[in-house]
Amino acid sequence: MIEFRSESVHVCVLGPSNAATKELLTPDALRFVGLLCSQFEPRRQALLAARKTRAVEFDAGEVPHFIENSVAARDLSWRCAPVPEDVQDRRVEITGPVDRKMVINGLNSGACVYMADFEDSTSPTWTNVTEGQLNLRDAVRRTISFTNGANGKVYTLNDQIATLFVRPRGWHLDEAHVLVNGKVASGSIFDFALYLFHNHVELQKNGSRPYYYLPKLESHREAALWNDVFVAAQQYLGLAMGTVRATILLETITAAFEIEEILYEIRDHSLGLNCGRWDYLFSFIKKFKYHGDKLTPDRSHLTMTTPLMGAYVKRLIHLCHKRGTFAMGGMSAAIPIKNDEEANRVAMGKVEDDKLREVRAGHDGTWVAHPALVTVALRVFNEHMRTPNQITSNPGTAGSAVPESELLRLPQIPRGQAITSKHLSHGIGIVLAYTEAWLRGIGCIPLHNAMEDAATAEISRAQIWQWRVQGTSTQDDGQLITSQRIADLIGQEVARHSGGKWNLAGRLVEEMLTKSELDDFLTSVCYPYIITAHESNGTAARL
Ligand SMILES: CC(=O)SCCNC(=O)CCNC(=O)[C@H](O)C(C)(C)COP(=O)(O)OP(=O)(O)OC[C@H]1O[C@@H](n2cnc3c(N)ncnc32)[C@H](O)[C@@H]1OP(=O)(O)O
Ligand SMILES: O=CC(=O)O
Ligand SMILES: [Mg+2]
Repeated sequence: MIEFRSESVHVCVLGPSNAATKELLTPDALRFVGLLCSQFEPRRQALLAARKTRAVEFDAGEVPHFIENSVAARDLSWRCAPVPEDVQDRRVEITGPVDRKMVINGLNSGACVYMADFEDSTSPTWTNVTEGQLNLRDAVRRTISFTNGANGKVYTLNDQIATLFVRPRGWHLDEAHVLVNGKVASGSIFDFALYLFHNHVELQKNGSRPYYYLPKLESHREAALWNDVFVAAQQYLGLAMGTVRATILLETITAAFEIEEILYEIRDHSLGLNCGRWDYLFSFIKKFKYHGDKLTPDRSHLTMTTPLMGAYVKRLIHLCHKRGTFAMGGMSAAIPIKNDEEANRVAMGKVEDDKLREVRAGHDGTWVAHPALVTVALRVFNEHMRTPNQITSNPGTAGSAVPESELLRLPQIPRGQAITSKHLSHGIGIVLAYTEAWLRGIGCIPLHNAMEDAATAEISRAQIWQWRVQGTSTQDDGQLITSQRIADLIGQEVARHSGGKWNLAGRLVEEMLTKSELDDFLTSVCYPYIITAHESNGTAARL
């Protein structure tokens, strides 16, 4: 077992050792991770508890409100930190899990940025998170290579590559394979600190910086926590203040009511905000799960042209540009459809429409999930954004007066089409397939010609739960959505598969969809099943 002990901190690595842990979990690196974890753990826990308190208020019928008279909104003089030269132009960003081939393909994809993701698209097995860090270390040094054992194809980096951003796990996720002073470490700090520790010198030598994306924040206090982690980390490593930069994913409904306050807290390290549309929808359903007037139609109706999503986009663009920083667009979940040219043409056309809407609204760049979409998105942004970004050229005035009510307004769907038996079985199929893959260590899957990850699958999970608890019937056949009906559909789907983790996934999904409480996160429920421990004889075992 790897261990680091000093007077102030004791770090104990329970995860099995592998090539990555041997290289990266050095005493100095563990000391850094341990000090940050121990310093900020009480605040992390307090903020997670605050989420729960707030959830009780929402459960009782409350809705969020803009913060009255905050310094952040009152003071018109402040701006976010100036944009560094190497990230002035972020018009197309590709995202993906941290495995070796993906990292190389993402960096070579022709996009401006590759966001290496420890969150929505990674199942945080010990192997994934530690090898992911090794892959990033090698990518930063440009020594990364990969040979595909199946076909012998060799992967190396092109001369021209995307700028690397890293998305650590959200505040709610633990790293159970590491104990700091006897307590489980924060997954966020583990991912953030290891990447920073091993790469800040090399990144700066190459004219870049440690760039991050920060997921799933629910309030400006959570942004302040990240800011303070950055300050402490920079002080410890002797880095100038503001060396670390981060784009926050604005992907919870509560955060949308605190946009300026969030930017203000992190202004010296800010690289703007991104519309994390999928988690945003998940958060909307979760926070208002008991509100009768916010029963959500199937997720296929919750598009970017709905009132709530349009209002969110407009408000975000206006406030980011007002404060001199990026307003990034979001992910269209479509991926190329192989072997059906016509269907692929239609799907790519939808992606193009989505990107066109984004650039016209004033976004400074956008996300794609697959290398084949880079050229589609680039074409749209190149044609409609002739400057590196629109921060100063487009004030997004349409978003200056978005009322609270608009952020909460669901679309009106014609009776009979909002929630159908097809939607129900399709949604169950998504949650099951995603959970099954996640339990096998795969955090993002292609399904029905779209990518499904922890954010998209959560929309289905939360809304099926909501439909059941609010006593909804499917509108095509008038049948009530009951626990028994859900269990039957799960049973039928599981029976169609053998092997893998289908039985376990079936059990966990049934529990999640039929219990009285809505679990906060699918990934937290499933995490205990992917934890491995180091036995004294050196082999890995489930904890
Ligand atoms: C809501 C959110 O949080 S969005 C952000 C999180 N989600 C993501 O990042 C999604 C990332 N996308 C993916 O993981 C993948 O595209 C999937 C799982 C959806 C589909 O993957 P695959 O089935 O492997 O796609 P496909 O077979 O078409 O891939 C073709 C090639 O592109 C590569 N590729 C596919 N997606 C990516 C990506 N996002 N980044 C880098 N390379 C990629 C594949 O590795 C493959 O490479 P190869 O030809 O050298 O073998
Ligand atoms: O992380 C992105 C999202 O849409 O969720
Ligand atoms: Mg997300």
